[in-house]
Amino acid sequence: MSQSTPVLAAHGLTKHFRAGGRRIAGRPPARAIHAVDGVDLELHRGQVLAVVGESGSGKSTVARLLAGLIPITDGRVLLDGAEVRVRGRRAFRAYVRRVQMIFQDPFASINPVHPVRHTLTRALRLHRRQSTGGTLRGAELEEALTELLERVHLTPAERYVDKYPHELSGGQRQRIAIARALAADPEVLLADEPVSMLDVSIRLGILNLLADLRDRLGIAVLYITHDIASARYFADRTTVLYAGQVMETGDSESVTQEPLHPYTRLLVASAPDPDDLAGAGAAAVRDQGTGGEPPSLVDPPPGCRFAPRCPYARDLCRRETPELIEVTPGRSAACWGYSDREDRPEVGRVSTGSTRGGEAGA
Ligand SMILES: Nc1ncnc2c1ncn2[C@@H]1O[C@H](COP(=O)(O)OP(=O)(O)OP(=O)(O)O)[C@@H](O)[C@H]1O
Repeated sequence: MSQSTPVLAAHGLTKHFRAGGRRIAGRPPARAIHAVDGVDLELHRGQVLAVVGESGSGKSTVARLLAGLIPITDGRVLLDGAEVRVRGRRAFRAYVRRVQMIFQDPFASINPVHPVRHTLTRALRLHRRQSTGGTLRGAELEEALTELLERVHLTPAERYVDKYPHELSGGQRQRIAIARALAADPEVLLADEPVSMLDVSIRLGILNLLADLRDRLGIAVLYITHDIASARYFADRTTVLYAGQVMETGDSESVTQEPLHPYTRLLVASAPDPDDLAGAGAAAVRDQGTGGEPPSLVDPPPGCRFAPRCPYARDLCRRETPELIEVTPGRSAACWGYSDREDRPEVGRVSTGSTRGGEAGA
Protein backbone atom coordinates (compact mmCIF):
# COMPACT_ATOMS: atom_id res chain seq x y z
CA MET A 1 0.00 0.00 0.00
CA SER A 2 1.18 3.48 -0.84
CA GLN A 3 2.66 5.37 2.07
CA SER A 4 1.88 8.71 0.44
CA THR A 5 -0.76 11.07 1.79
CA PRO A 6 -4.15 9.78 0.67
CA VAL A 7 -5.88 12.10 -1.76
CA LEU A 8 -9.11 11.66 0.20
CA ALA A 9 -9.43 10.25 3.70
CA ALA A 10 -12.17 9.92 6.28
CA HIS A 11 -11.59 9.55 9.99
CA GLY A 12 -14.39 8.53 12.29
CA LEU A 13 -16.96 9.33 9.60
CA THR A 14 -20.39 9.29 11.23
CA LYS A 15 -23.90 9.97 9.99
CA HIS A 16 -26.98 9.75 12.14
CA PHE A 17 -30.29 10.46 10.43
CA ARG A 18 -33.21 11.49 12.56
CA ALA A 19 -35.71 8.67 12.75
CA GLY A 20 -39.39 9.49 12.56
CA GLY A 21 -39.31 12.88 10.90
CA ARG A 22 -38.82 16.39 12.22
CA ARG A 23 -38.27 17.36 15.81
CA ILE A 24 -41.41 18.67 17.44
CA ALA A 25 -41.06 21.20 20.25
CA GLY A 26 -42.08 19.84 23.63
CA ARG A 27 -41.66 16.22 22.55
CA PRO A 28 -38.62 14.07 23.41
CA PRO A 29 -35.89 14.23 20.73
CA ALA A 30 -36.44 11.90 17.81
CA ARG A 31 -34.26 8.81 17.84
CA ALA A 32 -31.35 8.49 15.46
CA ILE A 33 -30.66 6.05 12.66
CA HIS A 34 -26.97 5.23 13.02
CA ALA A 35 -26.37 4.84 9.28
CA VAL A 36 -22.59 5.29 9.44
CA ASP A 37 -20.62 5.07 12.68
CA GLY A 38 -16.92 5.85 12.98
CA VAL A 39 -15.77 4.76 9.52
CA ASP A 40 -12.12 5.28 8.54
CA LEU A 41 -10.99 4.99 4.95
CA GLU A 42 -8.30 6.23 2.62
CA LEU A 43 -8.30 6.76 -1.14
CA HIS A 44 -4.92 6.83 -2.85
CA ARG A 45 -4.00 8.12 -6.29
CA GLY A 46 -4.08 5.42 -8.93
CA GLN A 47 -5.94 2.98 -6.69
CA VAL A 48 -9.46 1.62 -6.41
CA LEU A 49 -10.94 1.12 -2.96
CA ALA A 50 -14.08 -1.02 -2.85
CA VAL A 51 -16.62 -0.51 -0.09
CA VAL A 52 -18.67 -3.67 0.09
CA GLY A 53 -21.73 -4.55 2.14
CA GLU A 54 -25.34 -5.68 2.11
CA SER A 55 -28.24 -3.37 1.43
CA GLY A 56 -28.60 -0.84 4.24
CA SER A 57 -25.01 -1.20 5.48
CA GLY A 58 -24.36 2.50 4.84
CA LYS A 59 -22.39 2.35 1.57
CA SER A 60 -24.29 5.06 -0.27
CA THR A 61 -24.30 7.25 2.81
CA VAL A 62 -20.49 7.01 2.94
CA ALA A 63 -20.32 8.06 -0.73
CA ARG A 64 -22.75 10.94 -0.23
CA LEU A 65 -20.83 12.15 2.83
CA LEU A 66 -17.54 12.05 0.92
CA ALA A 67 -19.18 13.87 -2.00
CA GLY A 68 -20.30 16.65 0.35
CA LEU A 69 -23.95 16.04 -0.56
CA ILE A 70 -25.11 15.60 3.02
CA PRO A 71 -23.68 17.05 6.24
CA ILE A 72 -21.49 14.92 8.47
CA THR A 73 -22.69 14.20 12.00
CA ASP A 74 -19.17 13.58 13.28
CA GLY A 75 -15.69 12.77 12.02
CA ARG A 76 -13.39 14.42 9.51
CA VAL A 77 -12.81 14.31 5.77
CA LEU A 78 -9.35 15.27 4.53
CA LEU A 79 -8.52 16.21 0.94
CA ASP A 80 -4.79 15.99 0.37
CA GLY A 81 -4.30 16.07 4.14
CA ALA A 82 -6.34 19.27 4.67
CA GLU A 83 -9.66 19.13 6.47
CA VAL A 84 -12.60 19.70 4.15
CA ARG A 85 -15.24 22.23 5.14
CA VAL A 86 -17.81 22.29 2.39
CA ARG A 87 -19.87 25.24 3.53
CA GLY A 88 -21.44 27.51 0.97
CA ARG A 89 -21.84 27.19 -2.76
CA ARG A 90 -18.37 28.31 -3.72
CA ALA A 91 -16.54 25.94 -1.40
CA PHE A 92 -18.81 23.11 -2.54
CA ARG A 93 -18.07 23.79 -6.22
CA ALA A 94 -14.34 23.94 -5.60
CA TYR A 95 -14.53 20.61 -3.77
CA VAL A 96 -16.72 18.96 -6.37
CA ARG A 97 -14.27 19.88 -9.10
CA ARG A 98 -11.75 17.58 -7.41
CA VAL A 99 -14.13 14.94 -6.08
CA GLN A 100 -16.76 13.80 -8.57
CA MET A 101 -19.55 11.31 -8.06
CA ILE A 102 -20.98 8.74 -10.45
CA PHE A 103 -24.44 7.47 -9.61
CA GLN A 104 -26.03 4.08 -9.91
CA ASP A 105 -28.71 5.01 -12.41
CA PRO A 106 -27.45 6.58 -15.64
CA PHE A 107 -31.08 6.96 -16.76
CA ALA A 108 -31.86 9.29 -13.87
CA SER A 109 -28.54 11.11 -13.63
CA ILE A 110 -28.48 12.49 -17.19
CA ASN A 111 -31.04 15.07 -18.29
CA PRO A 112 -33.10 13.34 -21.01
CA VAL A 113 -34.04 16.53 -22.86
CA HIS A 114 -30.51 17.47 -23.90
CA PRO A 115 -28.10 15.82 -26.34
CA VAL A 116 -24.69 14.61 -25.17
CA ARG A 117 -23.07 17.78 -26.53
CA HIS A 118 -25.11 19.97 -24.18
CA THR A 119 -24.46 17.80 -21.12
CA LEU A 120 -20.71 17.66 -21.65
CA THR A 121 -20.30 21.26 -22.82
CA ARG A 122 -22.05 22.49 -19.72
CA ALA A 123 -19.76 20.44 -17.48
CA LEU A 124 -16.64 21.52 -19.37
CA ARG A 125 -17.56 25.21 -19.27
CA LEU A 126 -18.52 25.15 -15.62
CA HIS A 127 -15.26 23.64 -14.49
CA ARG A 128 -13.12 25.57 -16.98
CA ARG A 129 -14.61 28.83 -15.69
CA GLN A 130 -13.74 27.84 -12.16
CA SER A 131 -10.20 26.79 -12.88
CA THR A 132 -9.08 29.40 -15.46
CA GLY A 133 -11.88 31.91 -15.61
CA GLY A 134 -12.01 31.44 -19.41
CA THR A 135 -14.78 30.05 -21.61
CA LEU A 136 -14.43 27.21 -24.09
CA ARG A 137 -15.61 27.96 -27.64
CA GLY A 138 -15.35 26.83 -31.24
CA ALA A 139 -12.56 24.44 -32.18
CA GLU A 140 -11.22 24.30 -28.63
CA LEU A 141 -14.61 23.16 -27.36
CA GLU A 142 -14.97 20.54 -30.11
CA GLU A 143 -11.53 19.22 -29.27
CA ALA A 144 -12.37 18.99 -25.56
CA LEU A 145 -15.64 17.17 -26.36
CA THR A 146 -13.87 14.68 -28.62
CA GLU A 147 -11.20 14.07 -26.03
CA LEU A 148 -13.81 13.41 -23.31
CA LEU A 149 -15.73 10.94 -25.47
CA GLU A 150 -12.52 9.18 -26.44
CA ARG A 151 -11.51 8.90 -22.80
CA VAL A 152 -14.67 6.90 -22.14
CA HIS A 153 -14.15 4.88 -25.32
CA LEU A 154 -17.15 6.29 -27.19
CA THR A 155 -15.50 6.51 -30.57
CA PRO A 156 -15.70 7.92 -33.13
CA ALA A 157 -16.85 10.86 -31.02
CA GLU A 158 -19.01 12.36 -33.77
CA ARG A 159 -21.24 9.30 -33.67
CA TYR A 160 -22.26 10.09 -30.07
CA VAL A 161 -21.96 13.82 -29.55
CA ASP A 162 -25.37 14.76 -30.99
CA LYS A 163 -27.30 11.79 -29.60
CA TYR A 164 -30.01 12.12 -26.98
CA PRO A 165 -29.89 9.90 -23.88
CA HIS A 166 -32.82 7.76 -25.11
CA GLU A 167 -30.79 6.90 -28.21
CA LEU A 168 -28.03 5.40 -26.07
CA SER A 169 -27.79 2.07 -24.24
CA GLY A 170 -27.46 1.93 -20.44
CA GLY A 171 -23.72 1.30 -20.72
CA GLN A 172 -23.27 4.21 -23.13
CA ARG A 173 -25.22 6.50 -20.80
CA GLN A 174 -23.03 5.48 -17.89
CA ARG A 175 -20.01 6.31 -20.06
CA ILE A 176 -21.51 9.77 -20.68
CA ALA A 177 -22.01 10.18 -16.92
CA ILE A 178 -18.35 9.26 -16.43
CA ALA A 179 -17.28 11.66 -19.21
CA ARG A 180 -19.26 14.41 -17.52
CA ALA A 181 -17.42 13.69 -14.27
CA LEU A 182 -14.09 13.74 -16.11
CA ALA A 183 -14.87 17.18 -17.54
CA ALA A 184 -13.90 18.54 -14.13
CA ASP A 185 -10.50 16.84 -14.34
CA PRO A 186 -11.08 15.32 -10.90
CA GLU A 187 -8.62 13.56 -8.63
CA VAL A 188 -11.27 11.33 -7.09
CA LEU A 189 -14.24 9.46 -8.55
CA LEU A 190 -16.87 8.25 -6.11
CA ALA A 191 -18.73 5.51 -7.97
CA ASP A 192 -21.89 4.40 -6.16
CA GLU A 193 -22.87 0.99 -7.56
CA PRO A 194 -21.93 2.18 -11.06
CA VAL A 195 -22.80 -1.10 -12.78
CA SER A 196 -25.58 -2.62 -10.69
CA MET A 197 -28.36 -1.26 -12.93
CA LEU A 198 -26.65 -2.30 -16.14
CA ASP A 199 -26.99 -5.47 -18.12
CA VAL A 200 -24.58 -8.11 -16.83
CA SER A 201 -22.94 -8.34 -20.25
CA ILE A 202 -21.77 -4.71 -20.20
CA ARG A 203 -20.75 -4.39 -16.55
CA LEU A 204 -17.23 -5.55 -17.15
CA GLY A 205 -16.72 -2.91 -19.84
CA ILE A 206 -17.59 -0.11 -17.41
CA LEU A 207 -15.36 -1.54 -14.67
CA ASN A 208 -12.53 -1.87 -17.18
CA LEU A 209 -13.06 1.76 -18.17
CA LEU A 210 -12.79 2.88 -14.53
CA ALA A 211 -9.66 0.75 -14.12
CA ASP A 212 -8.24 2.40 -17.23
CA LEU A 213 -8.91 5.88 -15.78
CA ARG A 214 -7.22 4.83 -12.57
CA ASP A 215 -4.17 3.60 -14.47
CA ARG A 216 -3.87 6.27 -17.16
CA LEU A 217 -4.99 9.36 -15.24
CA GLY A 218 -3.97 8.23 -11.74
CA ILE A 219 -7.48 8.92 -10.43
CA ALA A 220 -8.42 7.53 -7.03
CA VAL A 221 -11.68 5.55 -7.29
CA LEU A 222 -14.13 4.66 -4.54
CA TYR A 223 -16.15 1.71 -5.79
CA ILE A 224 -19.34 1.11 -3.83
CA THR A 225 -20.80 -2.34 -4.40
CA HIS A 226 -22.78 -5.15 -2.83
CA ASP A 227 -20.93 -7.58 -5.08
CA ILE A 228 -17.78 -8.73 -3.33
CA ALA A 229 -16.74 -10.83 -6.33
CA SER A 230 -16.42 -7.69 -8.47
CA ALA A 231 -14.36 -6.05 -5.73
CA ARG A 232 -11.86 -8.83 -6.00
CA TYR A 233 -11.64 -8.39 -9.74
CA PHE A 234 -11.51 -4.63 -9.85
CA ALA A 235 -10.38 -3.07 -6.56
CA ASP A 236 -6.89 -2.82 -5.13
CA ARG A 237 -8.20 -2.67 -1.58
CA THR A 238 -11.53 -3.62 -0.05
CA THR A 239 -13.34 -2.37 3.03
CA VAL A 240 -16.29 -4.39 4.29
CA LEU A 241 -19.13 -2.46 5.91
CA TYR A 242 -21.83 -3.93 8.12
CA ALA A 243 -24.57 -1.93 9.83
CA GLY A 244 -22.63 1.30 9.35
CA GLN A 245 -19.29 0.06 10.68
CA VAL A 246 -16.11 -1.30 9.11
CA MET A 247 -15.76 -5.04 9.74
CA GLU A 248 -12.63 -5.72 7.74
CA THR A 249 -10.21 -4.03 5.44
CA GLY A 250 -7.21 -5.09 3.39
CA ASP A 251 -5.98 -5.88 -0.10
CA SER A 252 -8.86 -7.19 -2.17
CA GLU A 253 -7.28 -10.51 -3.00
CA SER A 254 -6.82 -11.53 0.65
CA VAL A 255 -10.10 -10.05 1.87
CA THR A 256 -12.03 -12.04 -0.70
CA GLN A 257 -9.92 -15.20 -0.73
CA GLU A 258 -9.04 -15.47 2.94
CA PRO A 259 -11.63 -13.41 4.79
CA LEU A 260 -10.86 -12.81 8.45
CA HIS A 261 -14.15 -11.47 9.75
CA PRO A 262 -17.07 -13.90 10.12
CA TYR A 263 -19.26 -11.38 8.28
CA THR A 264 -16.88 -11.19 5.33
CA ARG A 265 -16.96 -14.99 5.20
CA LEU A 266 -20.72 -14.85 5.03
CA LEU A 267 -20.61 -12.29 2.22
CA VAL A 268 -18.04 -14.28 0.30
CA ALA A 269 -19.93 -17.51 0.80
CA SER A 270 -23.10 -16.03 -0.60
CA ALA A 271 -21.34 -14.38 -3.55
CA PRO A 272 -22.48 -15.96 -6.79
CA ASP A 273 -18.96 -16.38 -8.08
CA PRO A 274 -18.06 -19.37 -10.24
CA ASP A 275 -14.42 -18.69 -9.42
CA ASP A 276 -14.83 -20.33 -5.96
CA LEU A 277 -14.31 -17.32 -3.78
CA ALA A 278 -12.93 -18.59 -0.49
CA GLY A 279 -14.24 -22.08 -0.08
CA ALA A 280 -13.20 -21.99 3.58
CA GLY A 281 -15.61 -19.17 4.33
CA ALA A 282 -18.42 -20.93 2.53
CA ALA A 283 -17.80 -24.09 4.52
CA ALA A 284 -17.89 -22.21 7.81
CA VAL A 285 -21.19 -20.58 6.92
CA ARG A 286 -22.66 -23.87 5.73
CA ASP A 287 -21.54 -25.78 8.81
CA GLN A 288 -22.52 -23.26 11.42
CA GLY A 289 -25.21 -21.22 9.77
CA THR A 290 -25.54 -17.47 10.10
CA GLY A 291 -29.09 -16.62 9.22
CA GLY A 292 -30.82 -13.56 10.50
CA GLU A 293 -31.11 -9.93 9.66
CA PRO A 294 -28.88 -6.92 10.17
CA PRO A 295 -29.58 -5.17 13.50
CA SER A 296 -31.79 -2.15 13.85
CA LEU A 297 -29.80 1.00 13.23
CA VAL A 298 -32.03 2.96 15.58
CA ASP A 299 -30.14 2.99 18.86
CA PRO A 300 -28.13 -0.13 18.06
CA PRO A 301 -27.16 -2.24 21.07
CA PRO A 302 -23.59 -2.27 22.42
CA GLY A 303 -21.10 -4.83 21.23
CA CYS A 304 -20.27 -6.08 17.77
CA ARG A 305 -23.17 -5.33 15.42
CA PHE A 306 -22.69 -8.66 13.72
CA ALA A 307 -22.82 -10.65 16.98
CA PRO A 308 -26.52 -11.61 16.70
CA ARG A 309 -25.76 -13.41 13.41
CA CYS A 310 -22.27 -14.60 14.21
CA PRO A 311 -21.83 -18.33 14.85
CA TYR A 312 -18.74 -17.65 16.99
CA ALA A 313 -20.12 -14.82 19.17
CA ARG A 314 -19.49 -14.93 22.90
CA ASP A 315 -20.61 -12.66 25.74
CA LEU A 316 -17.71 -10.33 25.08
CA CYS A 317 -18.94 -9.74 21.52
CA ARG A 318 -22.42 -8.86 22.71
CA ARG A 319 -21.10 -6.55 25.41
CA GLU A 320 -18.21 -4.57 23.94
CA THR A 321 -17.60 -3.14 20.49
CA PRO A 322 -14.35 -4.39 18.96
CA GLU A 323 -11.98 -1.86 17.40
CA LEU A 324 -10.28 -2.68 14.09
CA ILE A 325 -7.37 -4.95 14.98
CA GLU A 326 -4.41 -5.17 12.61
CA VAL A 327 -4.04 -8.90 12.02
CA THR A 328 -1.28 -8.71 9.43
CA PRO A 329 0.32 -5.59 7.93
CA GLY A 330 -2.36 -3.78 5.95
CA ARG A 331 -5.14 -6.18 7.02
CA SER A 332 -7.50 -5.45 9.86
CA ALA A 333 -10.66 -6.95 11.27
CA ALA A 334 -13.06 -5.56 13.87
CA CYS A 335 -13.47 -8.89 15.60
CA TRP A 336 -12.61 -9.93 19.15
CA GLY A 337 -11.39 -13.23 17.73
CA TYR A 338 -8.17 -11.49 16.71
CA SER A 339 -7.56 -9.89 20.11
CA ASP A 340 -5.51 -11.31 22.95
CA ARG A 341 -8.47 -11.23 25.32
CA GLU A 342 -8.88 -14.45 27.24
CA ASP A 343 -12.62 -14.42 26.70
CA ARG A 344 -12.28 -13.96 22.94
CA PRO A 345 -14.26 -16.13 20.55
CA GLU A 346 -12.62 -18.82 18.46
CA VAL A 347 -13.32 -17.59 14.96
CA GLY A 348 -11.41 -20.37 13.28
CA ARG A 349 -7.96 -20.45 11.86
CA VAL A 350 -7.68 -18.91 8.42
CA SER A 351 -4.99 -19.98 6.02
CA THR A 352 -3.73 -16.72 4.59
CA GLY A 353 -0.78 -18.06 2.62
CA SER A 354 2.11 -15.68 2.06
CA THR A 355 0.27 -12.68 3.49
CA ARG A 356 -0.31 -14.45 6.77
CA GLY A 357 1.16 -13.19 10.00
CA GLY A 358 -1.46 -13.42 12.75
CA GLU A 359 -3.35 -16.36 14.14
CA ALA A 360 -7.07 -16.10 13.84
CA GLY A 361 -8.68 -16.76 17.14
CA ALA A 362 -5.90 -19.15 18.11
N1 LIG B 1 -32.09 10.44 4.20
C1 LIG B 1 -32.22 9.45 5.05
N2 LIG B 1 -33.02 9.55 6.12
C2 LIG B 1 -33.17 8.55 7.01
N3 LIG B 1 -32.52 7.37 6.91
C3 LIG B 1 -31.69 7.19 5.86
C4 LIG B 1 -31.50 8.21 4.87
N4 LIG B 1 -30.62 7.74 3.94
C5 LIG B 1 -30.28 6.49 4.33
N5 LIG B 1 -30.92 6.18 5.48
C6 LIG B 1 -30.80 4.91 6.22
O1 LIG B 1 -29.42 4.71 6.47
C7 LIG B 1 -29.10 3.33 6.37
C8 LIG B 1 -27.98 3.13 5.36
O2 LIG B 1 -28.49 3.43 4.07
P1 LIG B 1 -27.58 3.41 2.76
O3 LIG B 1 -28.45 3.80 1.62
O4 LIG B 1 -26.35 4.20 2.99
O5 LIG B 1 -27.20 1.86 2.66
P2 LIG B 1 -26.59 1.07 1.42
O6 LIG B 1 -25.60 0.13 1.98
O7 LIG B 1 -26.11 2.03 0.38
O8 LIG B 1 -27.85 0.28 0.88
P3 LIG B 1 -28.30 -0.04 -0.62
O9 LIG B 1 -27.28 -1.01 -1.17
O10 LIG B 1 -29.65 -0.65 -0.46
O11 LIG B 1 -28.31 1.28 -1.35
C9 LIG B 1 -30.39 2.61 5.99
O12 LIG B 1 -30.98 2.12 7.19
C10 LIG B 1 -31.23 3.71 5.41
O13 LIG B 1 -32.61 3.44 5.59
